[in-house]
Amino acid sequence: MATIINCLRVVPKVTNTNTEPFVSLFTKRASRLAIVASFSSSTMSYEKELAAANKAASLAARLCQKVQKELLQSDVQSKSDKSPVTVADYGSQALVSFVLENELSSESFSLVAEEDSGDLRKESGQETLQRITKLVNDTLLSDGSFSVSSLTTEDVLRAIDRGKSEGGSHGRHWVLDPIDGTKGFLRGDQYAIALALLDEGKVVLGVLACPNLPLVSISGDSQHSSNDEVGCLFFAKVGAGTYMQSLDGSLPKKVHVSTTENPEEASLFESFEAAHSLHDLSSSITKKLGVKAPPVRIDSQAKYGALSRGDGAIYLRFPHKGYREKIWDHAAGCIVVTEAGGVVTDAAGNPLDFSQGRYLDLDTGIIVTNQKLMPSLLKAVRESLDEKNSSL
Ligand SMILES: Nc1ncnc2c1ncn2[C@@H]1O[C@H](COP(=O)(O)O)[C@@H](OP(=O)(O)O)[C@H]1O
Ligand SMILES: [Mg+2]
Ligand SMILES: [Mg+2]
Ligand SMILES: [Mg+2]
Repeated sequence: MATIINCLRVVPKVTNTNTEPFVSLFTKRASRLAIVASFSSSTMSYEKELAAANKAASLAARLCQKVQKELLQSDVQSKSDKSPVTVADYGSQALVSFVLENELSSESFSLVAEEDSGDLRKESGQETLQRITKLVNDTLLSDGSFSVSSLTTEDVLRAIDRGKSEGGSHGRHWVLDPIDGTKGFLRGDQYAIALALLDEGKVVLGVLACPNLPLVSISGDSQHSSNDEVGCLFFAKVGAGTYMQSLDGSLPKKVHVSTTENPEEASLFESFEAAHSLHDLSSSITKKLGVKAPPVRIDSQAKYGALSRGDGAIYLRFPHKGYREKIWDHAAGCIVVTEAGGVVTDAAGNPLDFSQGRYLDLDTGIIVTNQKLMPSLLKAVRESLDEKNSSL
């Protein structure tokens, strides 16, 4: 902002005594500066929020990496919907909630997050709660920038339960998936810490920490080995593009989705878990489109991250009938891809609406690709869905 104010003080040097060109020159210059100022103010806002989000997600990634390396059987529980949750899911949520509130100290802090402390408040959850509290404190201590000496178990429960907000279309709401792809995390595969900020119902920033994602491309035809360096941090801010850096803190690099318009060159990302997405349906869609490569199946929003840097060109997600998508499974990924030049819609081609509370209200599935492939992809989706429905 300081540079802009200084610029506005510069008076144009005009030697001509005729005032008209002076006025028009000045007006032109002033309006140009006004455009710069308004662009800069829209892209410069959320700067502090983005820095806090990057710090929170990176610290949470550190906690998750530690747990994944030495996972104990007692670290894993089953939730009431039978899905898995681990000490790392809870620890990551407590840590992100604590760091955001600590860094931003605004009076209205709202967080929509996946986990809650219900099971940890039971007698049977006490040992797990102690372990989570130690993990959170050890991670905060390893960072060294927090003045608190240590969090109590009660502080940890409170931080987790900050995530109970219902979100909505007014004001600001943070959206967190503390570990997206818990099943991948348990297998030792891909997972992500996904954090986004909604402002008046729109996603304005998003961060994806992907501790196991190689820094180099994971596209089907690229050479990679188990020695590849892993750990990526993607971040995007509305109007400012998407960047990737290593979780160890390399310089951020701007990334862009694949620009291919040839489906034969495009490859597909989809869920590793067949229970999360209909693999047969995406295979029928990509066949219609003319995609040659076999699908790349990986867990979590690491798919959005990989797509944002052009590793593949398409992500399809068609859950089984009756499943309702949650906003934390897509908010961060969605802005990471759109700011990198991609498009994210439902099966009817509508943009995703994050303003309706904790769930996404959408038509059938989620489709992600670049601007050029979207029309033919949507056509293939429509045809395949019609065929599927008429065979029922
Ligand atoms: N039956 C189902 N259909 C679609 N998605 C499901 C599902 N059951 C769970 N999920 C969601 O799929 C997410 C993982 O996505 P992916 O398959 O791309 O790795 C899970 O996130 P969590 O691991 O955070 O619970 C969960 O929210
Ligand atoms: Mg889960
Ligand atoms: Mg998830
Ligand atoms: Mg999760």
